[in-house]
Amino acid sequence: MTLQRIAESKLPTPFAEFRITVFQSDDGKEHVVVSLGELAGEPPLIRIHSECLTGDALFSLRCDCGAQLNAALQKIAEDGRGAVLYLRQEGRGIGLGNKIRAYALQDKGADTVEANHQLGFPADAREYGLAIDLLKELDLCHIRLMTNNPRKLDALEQAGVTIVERVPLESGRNPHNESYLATKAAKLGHLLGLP
Ligand SMILES: Nc1nc2c(ncn2[C@@H]2O[C@H](COP(=O)(O)OP(=O)(O)OP(=O)(O)O)[C@@H](O)[C@H]2O)c(=O)[nH]1
Ligand SMILES: [Zn+2]
Repeated sequence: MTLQRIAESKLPTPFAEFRITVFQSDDGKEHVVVSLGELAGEPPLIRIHSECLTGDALFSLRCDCGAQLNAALQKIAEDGRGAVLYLRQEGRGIGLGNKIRAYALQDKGADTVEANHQLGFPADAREYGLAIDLLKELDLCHIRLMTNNPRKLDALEQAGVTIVERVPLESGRNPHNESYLATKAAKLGHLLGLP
């Protein structure tokens, strides 16, 4: 996968004035890096976030994505430096339409993993090559990663990225996503301190 840096500007937000950089991958998808301060030097706070239109932009309570994105930007602003790598891997890689199909199956009783399987997809169709390539583009090999996902940690470590610290990102739990989060912990191995 080659990534081309295609555009960059300031991005003022309620948290801080970030920089936004757009990278285009071979398949034409436009991935985003929202960064603050100088990333070189001491390992910076990094969030590798998979697109979730419903959670990130439409306030959906079915997942915790929007709250995690908010918390990540907030933590970076507090730290004074860091970046969110926003990857266009909607629906754990199956796309928006298929994610909504999976939601419909969940409305009929399937859990998030079973719904993906019923549609003929793996539980998680993402691969981390893109994240690894983007980290390389940004010259980031020692990072403090905001995540609860052990597969993400393993994939990056195996690719030679040193995670000097895992920063948990537990926010946005609500009655609508309780069983979704429980399934993530039980079947996908997410490190969540659930009650
Ligand atoms: N297929 C599918 N995708 C979902 C569902 N709910 C959320 N997503 C997608 O899941 C992705 C986020 O994955 P998560 O498992 O929440 O988080 P993660 O990136 O693996 O791990 P963290 O770093 O701990 O947040 C986004 O692309 C969402 O669109 C669902 O029920 N089905
Ligand atoms: Zn989501």
